[in-house]
Amino acid sequence: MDIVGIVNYARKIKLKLGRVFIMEQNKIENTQKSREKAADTGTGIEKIPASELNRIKNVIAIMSGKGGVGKSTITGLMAVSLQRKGYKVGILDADITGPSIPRMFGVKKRPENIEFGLIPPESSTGIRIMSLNLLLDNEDDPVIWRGPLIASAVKQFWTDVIWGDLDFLLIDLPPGTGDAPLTVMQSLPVDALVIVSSPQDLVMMVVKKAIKMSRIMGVPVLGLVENYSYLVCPKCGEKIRIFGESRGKEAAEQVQIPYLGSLPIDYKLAELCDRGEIEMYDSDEIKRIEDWVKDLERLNKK
Ligand SMILES: Nc1ncnc2c1ncn2[C@@H]1O[C@H](COP(=O)(O)OP(=O)(O)OP(=O)(O)O)[C@@H](O)[C@H]1O
Repeated sequence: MDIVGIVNYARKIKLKLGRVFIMEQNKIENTQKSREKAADTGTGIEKIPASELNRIKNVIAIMSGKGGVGKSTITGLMAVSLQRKGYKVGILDADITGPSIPRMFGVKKRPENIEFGLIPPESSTGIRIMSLNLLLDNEDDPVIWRGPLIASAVKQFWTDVIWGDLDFLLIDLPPGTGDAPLTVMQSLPVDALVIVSSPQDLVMMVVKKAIKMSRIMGVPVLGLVENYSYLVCPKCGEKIRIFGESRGKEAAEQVQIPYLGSLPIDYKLAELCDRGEIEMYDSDEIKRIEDWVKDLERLNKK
């Protein structure tokens, strides 16, 4: 072996030693965090530690009682807002059978498979995204899986994905209180839930179900967001309440959770989502989302 070979070999060993050391450190921290979380929740259910290569400060899951209320859009907007404020953000798309996050961000690249796990692709502004859709040959291939397989995919997105250092990992849950939300709340160290509803929902019943589930699982609720609250008439600026009067604030008060705010129906937002350009969305509404983010920041104690 010549000198270059020796130097390279030494470099490799050093790198490997450094990496092993960091991994060991993270493993201890992640296991500790999982145990503390189990103790905090009082459920005694120990959470699965993240991959040793990950340091994730806050895990926020976004939930809705009913499909189509805009939960994925709200997840996307929250990620955009946090990223704009300088945080490192990732989105775990746990909506296994109806994933829409990659399309909204225009991300098509497959995750890179390396020795230690999967590296998630990044959006144009650097949001790390992991979704089952990115692993399919065609984005319109259906995923026809039963509950246990879905639960196992969600867990692997936590254990086998190299998220690296993140301030916030946002988890887009499928609607309802089925297998995937249960797996996430039971197995992942979720710090808080955001519940999304819309005015036409049977708001109280649906919100109460989601809150009851979170209480049973010992996961705190950050607050309620109402989507599709109104439409601003482009001619006169009047707020038209297409789905009836907003009931989000009242519902949140009744179940004693914070009301984070409302979002209007905005065709520009829908267009950008369809084009994979949600990161270009900029309007008064995004400022309101920054206020919700302030609430999230209260959780960012580390
Ligand atoms: N405030 C809004 N203004 C305009 N369009 C919106 C708004 N919120 C969501 N949409 C659009 O409504 C559709 C459904 O939204 P989204 O996929 O976020 O719902 P979801 O609750 O996550 O659905 P699912 O139940 O399938 O998970 C999308 O096309 C999205 O672009």
